[in-house]
Amino acid sequence: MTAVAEPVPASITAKGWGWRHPGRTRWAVRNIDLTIEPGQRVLLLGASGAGKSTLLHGLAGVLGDQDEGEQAGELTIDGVSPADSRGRSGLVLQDPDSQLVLARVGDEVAFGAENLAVPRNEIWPRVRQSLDDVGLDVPLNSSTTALSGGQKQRLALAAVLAMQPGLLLLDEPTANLDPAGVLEVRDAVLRVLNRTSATLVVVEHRVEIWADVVDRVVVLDSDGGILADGAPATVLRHESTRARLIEAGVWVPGYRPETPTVRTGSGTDLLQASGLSVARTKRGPAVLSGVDLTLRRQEAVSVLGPNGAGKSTLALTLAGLLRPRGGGLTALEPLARGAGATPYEWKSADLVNRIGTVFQEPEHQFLTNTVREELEFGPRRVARLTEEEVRRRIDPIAERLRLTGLLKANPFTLSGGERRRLSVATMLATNPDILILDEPTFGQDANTWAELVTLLVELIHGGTCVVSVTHDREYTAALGSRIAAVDGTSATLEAAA
Ligand SMILES: Nc1ncnc2c1ncn2[C@@H]1O[C@H](COP(=O)(O)OP(=O)(O)OP(=O)(O)O)[C@@H](O)[C@H]1O
Ligand SMILES: Nc1ncnc2c1ncn2[C@@H]1O[C@H](COP(=O)(O)OP(=O)(O)OP(=O)(O)O)[C@@H](O)[C@H]1O
Repeated sequence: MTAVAEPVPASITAKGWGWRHPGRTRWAVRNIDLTIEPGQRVLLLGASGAGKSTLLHGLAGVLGDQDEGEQAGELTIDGVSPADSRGRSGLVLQDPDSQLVLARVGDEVAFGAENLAVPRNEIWPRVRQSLDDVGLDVPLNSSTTALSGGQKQRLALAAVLAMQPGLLLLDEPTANLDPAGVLEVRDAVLRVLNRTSATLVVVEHRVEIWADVVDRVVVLDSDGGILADGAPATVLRHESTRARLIEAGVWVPGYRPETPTVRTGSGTDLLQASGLSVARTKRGPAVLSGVDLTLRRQEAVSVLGPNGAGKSTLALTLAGLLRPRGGGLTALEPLARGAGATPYEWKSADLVNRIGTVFQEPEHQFLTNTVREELEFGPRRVARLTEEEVRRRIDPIAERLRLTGLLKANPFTLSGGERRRLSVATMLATNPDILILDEPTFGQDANTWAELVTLLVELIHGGTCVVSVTHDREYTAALGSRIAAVDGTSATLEAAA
């Protein structure tokens, strides 16, 4: 069994380090020279696909052997290879779903500490403290699979905090959280760091969350090497570096990318919810009831609200994927087109070009082995297009969402941001009347964010109704969205953002 991990801060050294994933000609990250002192708090930035997660995985010692990829240079933690110092670091993955392994919340948090042979009488107090720190207030015997996305993110963090690692590695730990949750979780991390003095490397696109509480910002260059490195004020506010960071897509505080002005119309009604109640499971409780909402052509609706309030459940019901618990959900004629008035009863072939959905976890949706096939799947299904027509439809979408260089890649090997863009791109390629997106801007850098918003504005102008579950207020405003505010009992419509 591994020895108990003492909460002693770890140091990091990289010398000309790089990693190339199997099956890729391009290095995910390379030419990294970096020394991080024990106890330093570092914010790691860079464009989507620049190699941030790869570096974190390298530090956590989970990249695998040479046959699982190619390494250049050297990477060490306290002078030892990361694989030999695994108990020293704790990694919270970008996608919390892939991190959670046990059925019950309490066991999940205890698991890592148990593996590190923490004495039994210490484990449960640590479990409670960690859950308390991250603000996850559910019974210890709750089912891990019945948590909402944001709740899972808190749980994954609590499980790592309970291990009291000397090096805390966080990959976009607040990306699924509501605004209050973002600060709560950040402060939880800080409390733990203050207690343990652990070293921190955190990856996050939304710079302002961490800029004031880290000692140092390191920006990876997509072409290899480090674009900028220094104190936050120097790196983020200095004119010369600012311009380079903006060009690289970093969300520099105070800078917002430009997107076209949206003209939402008072378009034709497509789908009408009246007194709708929604539930996640057949027998479980209704999550929301009394929802009145009409979706129309040429407009955007954003579903906002705290974690666990029922946003995804409402979205999946509107999408025809969950059976309404009660009340009415009626597809009107311009949408139904002979398929009947009840989306839940439609065949998937009817759904595909009427209501397209992008799930919160895009990988649950991938069906094929390459990015190209994934993009071609919908258009081929909807209409009998020739090879040439399919290509003409998907090539510009791939180009604009920066997927062109990845057309041959396996969807499951993409970076978090790339995966999300692919799942949105597949729906854009099918061009449904209603497009339902769960957290579409999650994990995007400023350039890919702006490209995504621009594409959606064009779709709205073309008549599509875009419904988004989101915590991203700028996105909501950029699409001129009407707001459906969800609070755990019902949804209330507010005026456009
Ligand atoms: N398991 C893998 N196999 C093959 N290629 C991979 C794998 N994981 C990542 N890559 C590729 O390596 C590059 C860097 O990915 P990485 O996840 O490190 O980027 P990132 O900076 O964290 O991006 P994001 O901000 O989008 O999460 C990407 O082009 C990605 O497609
Ligand atoms: N598969 C499931 N089985 C049972 N209950 C679930 C399931 N998924 C979610 N729930 C519960 O349903 C409620 C609503 O969850 P939902 O995912 O709709 O919330 P949300 O507002 O989208 O949250 P988030 O912002 O965290 O993604 C939560 O209380 C959650 O615990």
